Amino acid sequence: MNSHSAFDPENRHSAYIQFERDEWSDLRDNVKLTLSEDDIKQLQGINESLSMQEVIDIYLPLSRLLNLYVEARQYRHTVRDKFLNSHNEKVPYIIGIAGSVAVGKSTSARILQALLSRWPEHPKVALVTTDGFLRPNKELVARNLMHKKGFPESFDIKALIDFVSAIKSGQEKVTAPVYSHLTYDIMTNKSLQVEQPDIVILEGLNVLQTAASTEADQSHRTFVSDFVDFSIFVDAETDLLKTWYIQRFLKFREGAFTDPNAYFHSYSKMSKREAVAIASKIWDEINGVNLEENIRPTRDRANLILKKSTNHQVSQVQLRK
Ligand SMILES: Nc1ncnc2c1ncn2[C@@H]1O[C@H](COP(=O)(O)OP(=O)(O)O)[C@@H](O)[C@H]1O
Ligand SMILES: CC(C)(COP(=O)(O)O)[C@@H](O)C(=O)NCCC(=O)O
Repeated sequence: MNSHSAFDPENRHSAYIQFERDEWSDLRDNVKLTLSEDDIKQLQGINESLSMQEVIDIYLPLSRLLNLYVEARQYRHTVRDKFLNSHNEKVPYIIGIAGSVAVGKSTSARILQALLSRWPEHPKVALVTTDGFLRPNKELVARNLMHKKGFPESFDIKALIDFVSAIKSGQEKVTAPVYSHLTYDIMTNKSLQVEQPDIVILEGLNVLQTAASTEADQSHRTFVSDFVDFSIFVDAETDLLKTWYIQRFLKFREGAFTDPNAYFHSYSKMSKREAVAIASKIWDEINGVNLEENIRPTRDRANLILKKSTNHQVSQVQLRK
């Protein structure tokens, strides 16, 4: 069996084992991992620009690793129950996905949801995004925080922690609010029910954050990540992130923003140049600042880091030792 170069003495001070893209993708050869026609159809439905080679090289090995972690946790619980001579209800395994706005958290989360559901041991995989715990616009306006959407103080972090702790205490049905990118606000007529799935993928900017978001929160010392079993940080160079943000904005401008109910409907009537200038300004003043101040500093708390390069291709994977 090959030992990985990351175990070389010169890498011993790093908290992570580092894999270049081809080293990581070689890991899928350890077990036969393939995609069926149906899988491919489902994955292409997630995102038309998603390359199947990317799924095969990066996300299939990752789903195998996660499957092993979930199995190990299930086994640990069996051991605990044997020791306590008790039987406890199953508790979902929580996978957290953090990273900048527009890095591809929600796309990665949906790919992993599709791939993990294929493993025979845990077919039910729920997906939750922490956007749902943003304070409604009315409240953000009252607190003068509309220009700080996505910053720690724009979230109702206590409600988010209550939500994840309810899942982890085995509660049968847990409800989360839902955010709409179309109305740019929390939906008043929709919520998400989580009913004891085997795995919950929790995706959001703030999954690994530990700072108290308001003064009132200073006293609580519980973090979302305390309830997360395995965390992933998706990273890329800032220039690329800005480009991906602008590209997504332009895609929205041609699609969702054309809906008269869209918060940014007026942007659909602007020239492409004007739209690029606005997206660039929103990035520079809000999302870029949030990345540097609040999101990237949480990267090194993750169990696994996916480093993306051009075209959303993962160039490097780091796995905590
Ligand atoms: N693996 C990928 N391949 C191609 N495009 C991607 C990939 N991941 C994300 N994207 C694109 O990048 C943009 C941001 O992705 P998204 O998942 O919405 O990010 P986030 O949830 O982090 O804000 C979207 O336009 C999406 O289509
Ligand atoms: C709602 C968000 C904070 C969530 O981020 P995402 O799910 O896109 O990663 C973000 O999309 C956002 O609206 N940021 C505020 C500035 C803006 O882009 O309009």
